[in-house]
Amino acid sequence: MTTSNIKANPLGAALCEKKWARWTALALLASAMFFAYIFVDILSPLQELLQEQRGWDPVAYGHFAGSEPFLNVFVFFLIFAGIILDKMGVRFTAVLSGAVMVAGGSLNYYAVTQGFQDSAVAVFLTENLNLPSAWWNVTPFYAGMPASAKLAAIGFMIFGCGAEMAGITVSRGIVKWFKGKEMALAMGVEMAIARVGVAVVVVGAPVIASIVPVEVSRPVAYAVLLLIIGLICFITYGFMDKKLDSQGVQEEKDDPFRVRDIGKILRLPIFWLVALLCVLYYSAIFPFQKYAINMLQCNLQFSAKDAGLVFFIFPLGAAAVTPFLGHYLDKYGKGATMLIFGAVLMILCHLTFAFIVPATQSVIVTLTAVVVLGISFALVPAALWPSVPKLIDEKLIGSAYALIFWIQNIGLYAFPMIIGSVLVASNPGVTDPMKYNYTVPMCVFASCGVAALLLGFALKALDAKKGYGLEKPNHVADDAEKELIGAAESMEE
Ligand SMILES: C[C@H](NC(=O)[C@@H](N)CCCCN)C(=O)O
Repeated sequence: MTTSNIKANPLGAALCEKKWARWTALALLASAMFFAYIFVDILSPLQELLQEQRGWDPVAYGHFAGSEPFLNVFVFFLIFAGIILDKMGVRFTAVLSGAVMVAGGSLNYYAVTQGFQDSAVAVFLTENLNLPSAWWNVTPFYAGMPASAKLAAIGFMIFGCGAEMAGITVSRGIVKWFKGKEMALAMGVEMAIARVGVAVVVVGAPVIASIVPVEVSRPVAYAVLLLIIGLICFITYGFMDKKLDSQGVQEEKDDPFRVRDIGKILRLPIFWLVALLCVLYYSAIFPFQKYAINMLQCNLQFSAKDAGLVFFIFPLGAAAVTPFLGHYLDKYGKGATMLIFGAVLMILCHLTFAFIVPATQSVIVTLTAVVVLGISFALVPAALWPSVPKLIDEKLIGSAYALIFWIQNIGLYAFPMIIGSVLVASNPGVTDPMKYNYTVPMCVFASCGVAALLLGFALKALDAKKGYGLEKPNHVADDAEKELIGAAESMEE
């Protein structure tokens, strides 16, 4: 994500001035992200089937689920992705990220097929990558991990590089086409479409897997197909982007990512408040998504299909509300308050899943908590991402986003594994995937919410002291910017 400006087109109305053209560009970019988010969670509703057909216990599943950010975090791929984006621009990076997602996704698919189970690669992986469960072993691999989970993790970490690269590229693409127009709305719509991807998965994956003969790899095959369509969307977008460049509307490339920028940003207390709030909040959302279906199955004794139907409302609710909250933030502000409110709602929901749902087994209570969690997941992202430019010097904003994403990825990496291990430790002797008690893992998620809430209060206090304008509407900044542009233009005249 950047705030790069667009140079004016001296040759008349550029493509981005035409509403249909910029919304078509958004549709192409958002479609590719939609397919990426589908792939991210394609195996989440199939935990039970993975255990039955491929022998993945919660620890294996947790290590697989946590592998996606591994290269981004430990090989600093996200930082490299930022540099590639800065140097090569949106068009190239979009196609590259699409291709990386297809490559990683295909490997992940092969790993969960029946064909892989009987292959020489499976024998090789069973004998290798058996790393001890020691503190220094930060990889997703451990002794006794099923070979299919090891290869799936390798594929998923390659996919993760493409997905995060696509994330920052799409944001920059939106800036390129929408700066000075409906940019906040466009970002809200893009995020909303991504959430619909998750909704499609939780309902669609169990249905596709359960077509006779029941097969866990089938939904993954469909998801890879969608990734290929996503790559085609990125390539098609490339033609529009090239046309825009040829009209003289080129991205003003950000200052490239510089190591000394890291020092400047890391010295800012406000950066740490935002980054830690982000990692804590998202660690209790994305990793939760990976366990939510199984948690609902265990608590309500539902099939994966029925649990998917209940959980479906979570991303769908978030999708419905996010653009409106983005618009609200633009118009009325209250960014810090929205973050606090979002954290409170998340704590309440996770505590409900921890204690009230298992005790009552009430579908109504569960549905209510799922809806409220969806509202929380609209409040925090809608307030968080547009607030960053208010806190960080504009010249450092690209680097700041890359660093926030990187810190966030540490949590997204660690939490699925932590939760998998906590689940096993709090359910000694349980091997039936329908019999897990999720109270302790849900309390872990709730405590992330409590920490995020405290950071939200600290952020609001620091904002009041230093006047970053977190509670102010975005259009105030836009108007000020317009005034500055107007003044600069009259000076030029
Ligand atoms: C915009 C934001 N996206 C992210 O935070 C990504 N870094 C995480 C994507 C997780 C799946 N790989 C969001 O979706 O709110």
